[in-house]
Amino acid sequence: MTLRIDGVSVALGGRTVVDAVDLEVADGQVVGLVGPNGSGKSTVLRCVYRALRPDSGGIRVDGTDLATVSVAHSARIIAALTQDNRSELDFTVAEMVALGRSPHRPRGALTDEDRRICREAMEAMDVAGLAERGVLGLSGGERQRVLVARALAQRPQLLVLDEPTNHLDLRHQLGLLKLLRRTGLAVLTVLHDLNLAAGACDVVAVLSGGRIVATGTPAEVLTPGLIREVFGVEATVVAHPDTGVPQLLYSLTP
Ligand SMILES: Nc1ncnc2c1ncn2[C@@H]1O[C@H](COP(=O)(O)OP(=O)(O)OP(=O)(O)O)[C@@H](O)[C@H]1O
Repeated sequence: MTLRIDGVSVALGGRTVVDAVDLEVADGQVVGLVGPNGSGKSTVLRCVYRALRPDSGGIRVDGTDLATVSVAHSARIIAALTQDNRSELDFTVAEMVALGRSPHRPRGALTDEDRRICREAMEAMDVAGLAERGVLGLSGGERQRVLVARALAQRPQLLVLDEPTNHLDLRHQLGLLKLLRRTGLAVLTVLHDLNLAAGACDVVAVLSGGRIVATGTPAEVLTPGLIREVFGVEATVVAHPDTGVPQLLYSLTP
């Protein structure tokens, strides 16, 4: 699936927080949205997973205006991991992941195929061993992995992820980002760690003050000048010795 965000603007609390954003995610592409706190990243994502309606501009999936697609259909094709994902209900992990199948089985019971898909998603996120645990008793990282498993169990065409590596230890951060590349899905993900973004994303888009200020490959975008201008931080950019991917070094010396 191809996602096109065309001139999307959003005002919240009387202020424009997303300003004429254009962004495209091609089929099989991982696109990282980065930028300082409050730059509008989550707001862009909320428009894509339809928690918010843009004030102007439009969003197209495979050329069709998302606003004209039924909510039931978009729930089948778009899976979202949001930042605001605390559950009040003590589902088991297996039940929580099975919720990912509900857009495909609105009333029916799970089929053997659904159970197989859920098991695969739990194994991919290393939570199969937690299947009978209640989600309220999980650690932050365990819960985050369960929620990614639920999104994978949805078998969407587009994955929209808001800081998916939040709370994850290093092994699980790297595992998740490698998995995203393997899914072959269109992926739009907010990431704060620019080094992870550089390694995991085909394209990085930088938001600053609600506007896209750079879009391109990690090597094109993640330059010392841009990091200084957007984040107010001095960074040295080196090429990873094995992959050539740009990696940022920071000095903590006062
Ligand atoms: N409901 C709201 N009412 C008023 N302002 C809002 C509302 N929701 C978000 N904002 C503001 O919109 C701006 C963009 O918020 P958003 O959550 O999209 O930023 P972000 O780039 O995802 O930030 P972070 O990196 O901190 O998660 C922020 O200044 C935020 O305070």
